[in-house]
Amino acid sequence: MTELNHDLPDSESYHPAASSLAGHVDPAVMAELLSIRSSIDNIDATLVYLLAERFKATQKVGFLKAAHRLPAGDPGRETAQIARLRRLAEDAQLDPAFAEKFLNFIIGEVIRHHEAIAEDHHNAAGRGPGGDGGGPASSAAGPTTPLNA
Ligand SMILES: C=C(O[C@@H]1C=C(C(=O)O)C=C[C@H]1O)C(=O)O
Repeated sequence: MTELNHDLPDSESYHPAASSLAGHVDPAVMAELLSIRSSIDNIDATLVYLLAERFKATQKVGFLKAAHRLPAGDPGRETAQIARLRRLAEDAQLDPAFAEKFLNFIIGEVIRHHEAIAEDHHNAAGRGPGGDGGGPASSAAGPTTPLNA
């Protein structure tokens, strides 16, 4: 039998009207605030799903890179992405410096994931039957990466 922890908040115990302002603000102002916050809640939920999809895609890239011993980061790609996002941000009246910081934050996390995937992959390859042992035989097919890291 699984015990539920009723102390932890989850999506079912979310209170959209939770606020430190409750009781301190004119009810009409509070109603308007809550109405705008319901849009913010929808946007935040969308961001979570979008980020989850992005990390699913970058995880696939991580497996591909690990399998072919490619480096985790790709600075050339990142430079192009940042320039593009800065332009998009300007068009959307979003601060381009914020867009760049946000993308760099996400990419930093992705690179950490890729390094962890590569480490797992290479450790697994060095163990058991079929593992390449990481030795010279593994490069018999020739270099597959600029770094062969
Ligand atoms: C996802 C990749 O790996 C890294 C992460 C990137 C990203 O999160 O967009 C972009 C380039 C790489 O530094 C990739 O190479 O495409």
